[in-house]
Amino acid sequence: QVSVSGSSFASNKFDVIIIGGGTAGLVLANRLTAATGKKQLRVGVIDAGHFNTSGDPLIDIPYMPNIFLNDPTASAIGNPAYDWNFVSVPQKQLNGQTIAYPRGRVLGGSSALNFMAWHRGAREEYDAWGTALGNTGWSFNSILPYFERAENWTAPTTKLVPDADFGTLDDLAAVNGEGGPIQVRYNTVVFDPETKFTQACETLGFPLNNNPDGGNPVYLPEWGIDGSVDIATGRRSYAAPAYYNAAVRARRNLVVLQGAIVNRIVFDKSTVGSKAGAKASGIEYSVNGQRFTLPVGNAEVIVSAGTIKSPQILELSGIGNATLLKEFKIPVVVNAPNVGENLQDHTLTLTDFTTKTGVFTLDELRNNQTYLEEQRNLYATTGQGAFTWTVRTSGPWPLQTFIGPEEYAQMRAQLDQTIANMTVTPLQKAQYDVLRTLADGGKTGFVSTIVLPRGGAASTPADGESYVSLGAFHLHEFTRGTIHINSTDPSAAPLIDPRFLSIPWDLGVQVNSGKFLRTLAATSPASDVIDQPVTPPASVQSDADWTDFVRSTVDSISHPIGTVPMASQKLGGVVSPRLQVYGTRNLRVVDASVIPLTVGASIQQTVYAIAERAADMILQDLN
Ligand SMILES: Cc1cc2nc3c(=O)[nH]c(=O)nc-3n(C[C@H](O)[C@H](O)[C@H](O)COP(=O)(O)OP(=O)(O)OC[C@H]3O[C@@H](n4cnc5c(N)ncnc54)[C@H](O)[C@@H]3O)c2cc1C
Repeated sequence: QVSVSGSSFASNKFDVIIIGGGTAGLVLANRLTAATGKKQLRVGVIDAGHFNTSGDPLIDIPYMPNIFLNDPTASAIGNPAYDWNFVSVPQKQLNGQTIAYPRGRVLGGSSALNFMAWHRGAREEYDAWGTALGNTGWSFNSILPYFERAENWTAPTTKLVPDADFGTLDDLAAVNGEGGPIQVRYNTVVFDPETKFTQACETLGFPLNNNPDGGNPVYLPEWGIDGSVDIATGRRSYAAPAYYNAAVRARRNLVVLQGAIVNRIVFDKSTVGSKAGAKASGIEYSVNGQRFTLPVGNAEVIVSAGTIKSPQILELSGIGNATLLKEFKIPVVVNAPNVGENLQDHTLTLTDFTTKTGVFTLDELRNNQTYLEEQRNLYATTGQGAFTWTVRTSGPWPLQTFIGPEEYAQMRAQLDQTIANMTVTPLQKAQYDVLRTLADGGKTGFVSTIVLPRGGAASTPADGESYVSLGAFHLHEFTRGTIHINSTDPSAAPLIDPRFLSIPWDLGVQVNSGKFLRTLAATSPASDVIDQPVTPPASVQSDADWTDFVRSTVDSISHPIGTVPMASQKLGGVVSPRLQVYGTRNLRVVDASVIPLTVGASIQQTVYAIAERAADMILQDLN
């Protein structure tokens, strides 16, 4: 059932109520309504956004819909009809700049807005969730079947490196899935800089990785990374059309309410503090300013509103730090001090270089009308070509590959001292022990590089010029940020304070990785295509220059996680390994906010896998 009103939705009796029909929320909606257990579950989903079932060019066209549509303003990101448009509080350690946090406000959530990079972290990163953070049963091996369940993987048909051996695809194929809802493929267009930078990795003495999806993603992958794009249509593949397709929309046991904001979860007062846990008894939501309450009855409630909104909904409902809740006169249901704490992200430094004359890049779409028309026509008729491009040349590097032993030792000593002088929570302590061990081991990626065969990432591209933009994202920051309510008004954005680079180690990693981008660009054969650095200019050389540049330009790559951490209660976890909110009896959180310690990869694949696994757990528990 698709079209329901706020009042008719409130008259339903559900077995499961999902708050947020985003990336994770729609996976749950699909799997829970498909399953035939003892009884068929009735599921209700509430989302603030909408879904155009016949498609939407702003979401569907993978690369630069504005150029394709010849409309400079055509973008889902930054557009309030698609994007919550969150912004951080001013960051004093970053010269007062704010950080933009786009988040999908449509069915499919942020999977409708993201850059479609599709990859996984390292085995040891997922294993740490179980071994160090008290999440029994969570490991790379236990999540691997769920990575596979979410995807329908198409093997690469183009080589990034001309002498790549196609025989090695067997290993990669063995850990990728067939028949899942998300269509995943590799670009069919290859630009020269993508090949040259991949080869530069070999020149530096590091092997190309022929199976980054098997638990060891370090260095650049031979085939590049894949992207969540449907190879048959050339359209983005994301949670809404994939998990909420026509067949799912026709299910009578699934009701989705669109355009509704959940204000809070109401609890049965008599159950608060009880041994069995507090019982969610109602969901209060608004549609066009009109309030409704959906009685929960015996249903299970699942919050899937994402890293920014899930902690806000919990706090408004009385689950959070009791001191903060009392400040806002919110009755305390569960004192959970880590709600809204533990914010982690991947920080990003971007640089631009001009290319040598004759190097062919995506900038041709701006500079060459004939190429643009040809590609527009190709995409419109076949769903192929430059408008399907997604990031392909990307991979994580251990710190020791670009920080010398002496500097590394100094940075580590300073890090130990910083931590010794901080008040760290038990959760942080456990995380910091993991991160220091992984960093010192020298086998886990701590910085990912990305190669964009086009300009405009760090500066405004000049007409007629062609560029390569290189980015470095810091995968394992020690800094922890926060997201908390600043008002009891559910429509007010929470205060987002990522505190990027507050810990000197994080600044050091980001500075060194920026410098490493220059090294990569100067390494043969990448140096064959690169002309001059533009941003930062060649005059930026010293550590002090780089520090200034990094501080004034550092950004988020939009991978915030961790604000409702899954961890043991002893460590201060908010949800259990079965994703149940401690101290409650019928409430779970399933989305990126539960990831307790981030992984060294873009995170959508991990979010899909967590939700796939959560669906299995919920079915086991309810049947
Ligand atoms: C610009 C951008 C680029 C990214 N690029 C990549 C990439 O290339 N590769 C990658 O792996 N990851 C990428 N990511 C990250 C990835 O997309 C997200 O981590 C993931 O989609 C988060 O899923 P989620 O289920 O936690 O939240 P979301 O998908 O954001 O879902 C939350 C849902 O809850 C709804 N909601 C929230 N609050 C309420 C409320 N009060 N009432 C009703 N509904 C509510 C929202 O409307 C939304 O639909 C990117 C993200 C962004 C924003």
